[in-house]
Amino acid sequence: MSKLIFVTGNANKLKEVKAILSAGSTPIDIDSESLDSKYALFRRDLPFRYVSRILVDEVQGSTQEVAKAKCRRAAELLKGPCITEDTALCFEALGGLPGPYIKHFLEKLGHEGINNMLVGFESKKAWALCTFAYCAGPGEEPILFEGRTDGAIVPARGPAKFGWDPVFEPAGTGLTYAEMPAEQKNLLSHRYKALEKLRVYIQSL
Ligand SMILES: O=P(O)(O)OP(=O)(O)OP(=O)(O)OC[C@H]1O[C@@H](n2cnc3c(O)ncnc32)[C@H](O)[C@@H]1O
Ligand SMILES: [Mg+2]
Repeated sequence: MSKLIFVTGNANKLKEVKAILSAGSTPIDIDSESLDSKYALFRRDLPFRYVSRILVDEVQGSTQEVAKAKCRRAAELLKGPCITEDTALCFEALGGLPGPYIKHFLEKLGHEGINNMLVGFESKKAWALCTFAYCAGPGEEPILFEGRTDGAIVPARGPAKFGWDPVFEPAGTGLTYAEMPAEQKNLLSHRYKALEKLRVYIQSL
């Protein structure tokens, strides 16, 4: 495989994926120029953010079902192999919700509202779940690679640069994702754990 095409509308995800995959004992070289132009091209011609939103609205399923549907659709649009990623934030007190729908909750409620969702519940436990999907091409069944990091929902701390980073504190760290240096987050995050599995698979192709 010469190029790894990661289809996303989220620039922060792209940044972390590049940083994680290019590090480690078996780095995967990403041709960042072609990745960026593919990304830009794709964004311009077919706004994936929009596509993925339609899929999330229509596919009312588990994280796995949402992730597979998005990757299948992306492979059809690209007419070739691709990788997509879905991130869910799951609250223990809510039986795993909002899960794959966290994006909509975050947009409507903000960090404070996310905390308020758990007022009245004793457990503030939560886990971040990252699901990468690899689809070999149109009509192919996507393969999933999951990573999970456990922690708790806390009042926002740290710079609000990426999604719900300020309100998620991974267990045993005492820091929110937002308070950590990128290198620390990228060695314990849900995304890192999923990418370590994807890395092995890609290198076996
Ligand atoms: O185009 P795609 O890849 O779908 O990008 P997206 O931004 O729509 O992403 P998701 O559908 O996976 O929705 C996940 C939500 O969680 C946020 N998010 C994802 N990873 C995160 C991380 O590591 N830290 C904080 N917020 C994150 C992200 O900004 C979204 O609001
Ligand atoms: Mg999305």
